[in-house]
Amino acid sequence: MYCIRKVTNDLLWIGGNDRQTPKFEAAHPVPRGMSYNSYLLLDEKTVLFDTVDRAVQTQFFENLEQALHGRKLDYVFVHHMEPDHAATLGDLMIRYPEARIVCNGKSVNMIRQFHCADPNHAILVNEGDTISTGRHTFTFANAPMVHWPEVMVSYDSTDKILFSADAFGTFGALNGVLFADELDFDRDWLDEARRYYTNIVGKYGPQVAALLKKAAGLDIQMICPLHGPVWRKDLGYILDKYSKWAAYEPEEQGVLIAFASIYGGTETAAAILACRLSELGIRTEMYDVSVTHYSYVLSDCFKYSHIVFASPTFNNGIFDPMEHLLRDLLHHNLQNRKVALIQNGSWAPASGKLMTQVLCEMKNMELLQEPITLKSALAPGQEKELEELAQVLAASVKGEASTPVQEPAADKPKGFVCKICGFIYESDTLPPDFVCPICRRPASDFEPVT
Ligand SMILES: Cc1cc2nc3c(=O)[nH]c(=O)nc-3n(C[C@H](O)[C@H](O)[C@H](O)COP(=O)(O)O)c2cc1C
Repeated sequence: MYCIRKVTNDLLWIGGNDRQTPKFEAAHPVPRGMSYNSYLLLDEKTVLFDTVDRAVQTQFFENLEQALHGRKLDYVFVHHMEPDHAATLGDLMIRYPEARIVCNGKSVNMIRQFHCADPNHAILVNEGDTISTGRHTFTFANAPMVHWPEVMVSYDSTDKILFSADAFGTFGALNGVLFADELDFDRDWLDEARRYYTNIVGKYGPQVAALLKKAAGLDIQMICPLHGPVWRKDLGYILDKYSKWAAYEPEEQGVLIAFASIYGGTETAAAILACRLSELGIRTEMYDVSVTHYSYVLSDCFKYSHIVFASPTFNNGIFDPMEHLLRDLLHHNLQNRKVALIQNGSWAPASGKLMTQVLCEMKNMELLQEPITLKSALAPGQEKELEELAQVLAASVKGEASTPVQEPAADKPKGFVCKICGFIYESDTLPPDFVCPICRRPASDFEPVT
């Protein structure tokens, strides 16, 4: 049986919700499920905006058939070839062979790779190209690395709708709700939207910023993402979140304590520090990184301005769950945070030095003081060190002067950023004949990284 919602008078949501698969892309737990959005426009021509994940294909094909109501499918706009949106494209091409796929050149290659098939009569579109479907006119813009290289978005200049691919998506199934204004997004959905953004797209802040710059030049009244609710009101709210996330700016002035502990010594120190911070009126969150999935901790590392990492030494290294978190933060480009460390070891504590080394590989991570060292457990009198650390953190959170003992961040990256797609060429000079490997724009479209 079909399950459809109306987006506008001639646009339908025909996607599906998966509430059974425990992990999105085999990595991220999705306890509230996942929506795979697909939209169908019933203009003079019919247009399908992306397909769906295999998990919801039965529902999707029933929806599509019902929504078309005997009409021919004219176009399929492929914004993103990742299989959570394009897994059913191969089946679609067999069921609706007359439909013309509209995509960019990179997507055609991926269609061949994923589906071992050449799309019949594909219409290749480039940046700024337009297609009219009758009442509606669509303009295409590339959004490379948001979060795959072939990603593009389309803008319906008639109804002022941005079809934004993965941008503005979120974890979580749509349980009857379609629009963000039908729910309390800030209270119930923001954390999952942040966890989706930071884990899936967080690495590509400059590319997201480039897309936001393009979007700023458009009159957008509605955003239709490929996951999560549609935005038709208060768009500034989600655009503001995105510009903060893309710039690696914290949303909350407060402290996140991420600790790992085998026997409890490090955990006790982390708990005492959290008490002192709370007494000083500092918003504090804490996670045991051995217990809480790293995707949640990573998300909160993007949220908070200050982070304390506390870990035992393990075989002369960092305890594995903490090492995994730190590497994950590095790979997701987390930057611009103020940090403190607690290390523990029963004979040769080394995790402090090793955690510092990982932080040194990240950009603009400011270590507020030398690591606190525990030898197995807090020694009598060491509560004082935690109290002092709480004061240093509190002063920094409140923006009071504090002198960093160390500046571990490497030099800021030198280079040139493509104004069109956000690609960064890391070098002191940019060759005059340089061409962007992502969007093929010339050197004149690059500007120095600031
Ligand atoms: C497998 C294993 C390897 C360890 N390796 C080291 C080490 O290389 N150096 C060290 O000083 N302590 C090492 N330790 C000891 C712990 O780091 C130490 O007991 C620490 O206090 C544990 O903190 P916790 O109470 O928060 O779990 C190791 C412990 C385990 C279980």
